[in-house]
Amino acid sequence: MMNGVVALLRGSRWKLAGAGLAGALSGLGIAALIALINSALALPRAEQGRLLPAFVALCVGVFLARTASEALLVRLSQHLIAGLRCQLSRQILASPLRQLEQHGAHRLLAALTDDVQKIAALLTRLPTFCINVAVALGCFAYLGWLSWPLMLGALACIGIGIGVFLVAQLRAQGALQRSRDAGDELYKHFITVTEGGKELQMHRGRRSAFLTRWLDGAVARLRHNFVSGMTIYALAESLGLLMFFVFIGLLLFLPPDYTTHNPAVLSGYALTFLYLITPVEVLVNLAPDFGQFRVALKQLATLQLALAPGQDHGAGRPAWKTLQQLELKGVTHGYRSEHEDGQFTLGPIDLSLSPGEIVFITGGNGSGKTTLAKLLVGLYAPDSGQVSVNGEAVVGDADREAYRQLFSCVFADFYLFEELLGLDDPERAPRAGELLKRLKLDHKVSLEKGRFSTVALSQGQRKRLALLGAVLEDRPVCLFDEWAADQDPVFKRVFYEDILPDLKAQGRTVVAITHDDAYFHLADRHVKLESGRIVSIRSQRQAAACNEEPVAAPATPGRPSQLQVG
Ligand SMILES: Nc1ncnc2c1ncn2[C@@H]1O[C@H](COP(=O)(O)OP(=O)(O)OP(=O)(O)O)[C@@H](O)[C@H]1O
Repeated sequence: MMNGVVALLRGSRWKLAGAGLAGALSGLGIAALIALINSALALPRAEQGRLLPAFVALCVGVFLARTASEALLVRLSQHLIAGLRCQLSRQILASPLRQLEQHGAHRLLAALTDDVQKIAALLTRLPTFCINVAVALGCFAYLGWLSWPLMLGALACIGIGIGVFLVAQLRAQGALQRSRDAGDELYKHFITVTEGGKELQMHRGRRSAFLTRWLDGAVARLRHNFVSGMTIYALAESLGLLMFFVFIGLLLFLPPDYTTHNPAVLSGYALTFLYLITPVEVLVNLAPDFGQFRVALKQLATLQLALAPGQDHGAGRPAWKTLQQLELKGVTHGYRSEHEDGQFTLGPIDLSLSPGEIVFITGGNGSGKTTLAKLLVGLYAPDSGQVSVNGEAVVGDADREAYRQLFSCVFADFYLFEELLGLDDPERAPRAGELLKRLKLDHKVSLEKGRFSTVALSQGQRKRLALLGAVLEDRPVCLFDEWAADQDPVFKRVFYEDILPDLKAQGRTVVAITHDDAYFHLADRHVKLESGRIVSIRSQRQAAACNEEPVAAPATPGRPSQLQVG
């Protein structure tokens, strides 16, 4: 992610250089103004007037440089924030699904909101940072010009302040990290509040236990660690600033032999140091923001997101235009877990699909149907074995991205878009209207410029809209995961006896995960899974020949079960 921030900064290097130059000019201008004021104070009243033109020129110069620098830097920082938000969303979508599932929605949400905000908070303060650094540098240049031995003393005092600050920062950083970890947990509970609302409202005891044990606990941990971190920062900031007054005190109260006999130098130092307190305070106040920025960057790095398209400099593989054959050979996929009962391995699976066939996948709960579906459509990468299309192996993420374009899917936990996103070419509109009629939704929903008039429908109706999108995609393979589970008996029949044969007649391959045994006879092949392995295959031809018994697959452990196109 740091690379992403650097790349975004690199893209705006001219704006950054311009803003930095303007900021430096304004800082130097302010230091020059202080020097001029100090010189004017040392002059007799009658002679002060000759410094007026320089004073006015410096005031105008500082005004112009400061405004230009602020304006450029605000533009730059907003550009960075927008870039970061877009880039992170793209990176999440480019990352393997399994990795995202492992992180969990709460961590991704925390990254997109909290972490981007923390990074943005520091970036938006870039203008303040640059201007105040320039002012401080300008002031130190003037102090060095007044007396360099005194400036070394000043730097020593400030160095002690910075040292104390850095030591304290290490402890503060640890507390901020713990607070951020509690933030992840809190987001998980927020998701429970929104998604488990019904269950929590229905049971007072559950709600109370959830609120007091889970939510309040995470909130308290976050608050406690954040307050600890910020208190350490506050202490360190105050100590750092104290060193300024220690130096002014030494300057004022040490005998002149140890400081200076020159009153102009003394007043110049006192004046500059008093002026310096504000920019230094501003810089020191940025430290907590910087601490949170580092924690946020670290947090984003732990997500190990893929590079967004365009960032990876790799040429994406073009999508396959047609499908002659799709083949899985000895493919496995395992879910690993620290707990024994969390382990599950699908496969090895051998399976080939041809155009224009209907394949049903059946099996008990947890037998691996959805896992097989995700492997088949390229959402999961195989741990071993090979997937190939038309004899060409699908290797690596770029291939898999092209491979996924072969499939239209409606998953059991589908997401319904309010718009036919990516399907908005005009020739699809009349077909979409016909499909709405066929899916018996035309009295409820209309389509205006590719947008559904409503998606506030029953679950079964929402699934029909998802099906409409999948059919319109016109891709070679359609995968439906328990699509008919929410449909009434009449529409179940429409789905199995009307829609699926229609897709087959168009030459599309249909893979349907189903428990509807009344319709099993409509499949060209019926694949049965048990504990992650294919235990039987039945093609229509074989079923007709044997009439009853399924054909047992050679599913001995360690040897893949075979499934040929029937
Ligand atoms: N996200 C996950 N993380 C870890 N393990 C998982 C995950 N999803 C599934 N599993 C494991 O994989 C096994 C198979 O799950 P899968 O969802 O493929 O089954 P299924 O046959 O589709 O079940 P159902 O009929 O209930 O939908 C489960 O028993 C579980 O142990």
